[in-house]
Amino acid sequence: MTDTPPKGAPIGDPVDLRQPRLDGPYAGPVAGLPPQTGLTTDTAVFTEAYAVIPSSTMRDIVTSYLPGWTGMRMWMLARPLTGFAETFSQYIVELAPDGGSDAPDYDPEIQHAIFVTGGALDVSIDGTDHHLTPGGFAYIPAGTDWSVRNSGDGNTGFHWWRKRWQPSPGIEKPQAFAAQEQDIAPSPMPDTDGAWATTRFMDPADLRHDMHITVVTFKPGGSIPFAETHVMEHGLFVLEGKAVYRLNRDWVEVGPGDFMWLRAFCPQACYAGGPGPFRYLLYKDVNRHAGLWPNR
Ligand SMILES: NC(=O)N[C@H](N)C(=O)O
Repeated sequence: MTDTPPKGAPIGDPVDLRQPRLDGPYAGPVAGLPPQTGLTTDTAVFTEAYAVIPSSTMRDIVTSYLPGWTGMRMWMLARPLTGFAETFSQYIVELAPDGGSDAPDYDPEIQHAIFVTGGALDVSIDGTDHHLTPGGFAYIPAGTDWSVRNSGDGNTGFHWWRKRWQPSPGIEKPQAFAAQEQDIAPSPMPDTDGAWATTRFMDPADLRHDMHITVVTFKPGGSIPFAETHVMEHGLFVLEGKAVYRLNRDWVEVGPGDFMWLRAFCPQACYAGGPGPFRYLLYKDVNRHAGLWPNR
């Protein structure tokens, strides 16, 4: 006779991660259900060129867990789908106090980046410890030993990007680093009078990097004034503020906690609505020849 758990008994990790949402500019879905403003989209969209996953749809029912982690749940927002065209994965991870992993991934060809949206996270990379708070960023090169642990009293939320690092002759692997967004001066876009600025975690002149993670900030009324169209993909997560975003042929209203996945060539533009700044995390693949998966 097999033992079946009694009805209603917890199965697996008994930690209840459902907590009230975080406040402040990094507030998002990670620590609970997002605010319902009624102003931004509450409809998920999936097309040949893009997907929109609104914060209102990131609920308990669509979470996953990963082997090798404790006190953890995650929303898998993006991952390579077709096996040759897409470059990256992006997850929102939520950790209970003391939750984390000593072996977050198993694939030595994958590089990683982390951005903390709430709580406190200790990241150890090849024996060097970094303490990250909201706005904290860490880059973890492929083939590195690393671990993460929630070092706060409440839940911690962070974004996790994974991408196969693409070697190139004469180019070494990038080195690990950690930074806080608040310590980096944003670079204004030329001719925008400061209405559009980018905070860069990677140095654009450093060709060891084949992916860039940035925080893009628009003042109210700021815009991307033409339909940018390029082969590079994007993962785009709204940290703060409201905007209408052009995705291929459509205009979509977006707000805090909403995620947009843009395939290669998806035309894109936006208008920031105010009253505060519109800010988003942006992933982009850069600096390499095109090639077939796994990025040869
Ligand atoms: N949607 C964006 O913010 N795109 C950027 N301007 C970029 O591709 O760099």
